[in-house]
Amino acid sequence: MKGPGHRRRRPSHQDQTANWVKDYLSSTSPPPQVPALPPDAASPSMSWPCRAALAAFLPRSICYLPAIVLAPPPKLRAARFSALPWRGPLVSTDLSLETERSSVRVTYQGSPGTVIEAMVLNAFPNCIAAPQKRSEGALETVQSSLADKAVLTIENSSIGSFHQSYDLLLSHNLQIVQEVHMDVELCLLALPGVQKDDLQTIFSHPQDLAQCEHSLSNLGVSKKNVDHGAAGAEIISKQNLRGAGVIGSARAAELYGLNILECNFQDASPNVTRYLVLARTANIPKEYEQYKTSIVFGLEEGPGTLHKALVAFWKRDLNLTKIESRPNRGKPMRTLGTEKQFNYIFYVDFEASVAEIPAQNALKELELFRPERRKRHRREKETITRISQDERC
Ligand SMILES: O=C(O)C(=O)C[C@]1(C(=O)O)C=C[C@@H](O)C=C1
Repeated sequence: MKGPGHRRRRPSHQDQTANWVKDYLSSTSPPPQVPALPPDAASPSMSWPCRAALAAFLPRSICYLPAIVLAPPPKLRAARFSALPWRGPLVSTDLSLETERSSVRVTYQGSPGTVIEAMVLNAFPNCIAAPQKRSEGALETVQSSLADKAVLTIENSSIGSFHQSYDLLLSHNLQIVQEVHMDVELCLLALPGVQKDDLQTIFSHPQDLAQCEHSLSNLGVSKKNVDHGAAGAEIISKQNLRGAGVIGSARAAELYGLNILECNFQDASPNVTRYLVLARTANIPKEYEQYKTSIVFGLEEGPGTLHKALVAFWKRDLNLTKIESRPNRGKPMRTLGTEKQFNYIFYVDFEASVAEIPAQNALKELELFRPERRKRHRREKETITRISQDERC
């Protein structure tokens, strides 16, 4: 999804000026002119029409900017956007992101022995881990200031997007501040003495089961969804289920007294899961670092509207890394003539900070920066809430 002449780092106006100073000092010739600012390469203005808070940038992580409730412009209906600095994906052996106070409280859907717990403890080695039964609970805990960060599982290299997490991103007023990639090794676990041939049912998180689809069909077993692998391990252990196995981490086997029947049981390797870290506030990354930005918008009906939206990035050489479409839950259907059609919102990630003028201009082209429209959007949301409450009465 790279535009023409894709660049990883474009020299900023400051860089150009620095070069000019260097050239001037090392030569006897008259100074050249400071390069003029092209419209899409100007120094960033920090007068943001958004609720962004400046904070320390965490190196070697991927950080999103504050999620902002945005406007529904005439052609492009925006919900909110966020941005993240991109320093390359992290792997499980390279996860130390902890640069804040050591008692940072990190919450996630999980329990001891889950894969996500391993990711959290690697990424935030000194954190207070606060597992929750559901991701919604984790987000609410951060929203209400009972925790500092929530972790959401967003995508896996084998099975794709975690749609529920995409939907959750819009349900809370939190900012995506980091992204972590972890190569996940899933194991087949069972009670001591149980062989593969004894297994009739396998418990796990639906996404873990999906990552082992092929291996499981070879075993000829039925699948049972539970909250996560560790929950399955606990059930098997407590209920002494000798006909059941679980897909989970080696740590879950250790915690619940199970044997590892097979390591690397997932169908594909590497099997990388992408996690997002959310907080109440986030940084505006500096310009021209390798950041990522995520936006989400809806489109009016018409030929080529998605194309036009994406061209705004292509024109500015902003590399798109991900597009995801989800049902527009506020208005899942729309009428076109006499026909009812599905109505979508689009999540787009691109490699740039919103502190960069090209990114700002691309977003302006999408008509995202209009405070009066933001207000209108909020009112619309309130109306929808009221209607559904009335309907329940
Ligand atoms: O089953 C577990 O242990 C989990 O933590 C579930 C979990 C996750 O990280 O959310 C684990 C890895 C998969 O890629 C998807 C789901």
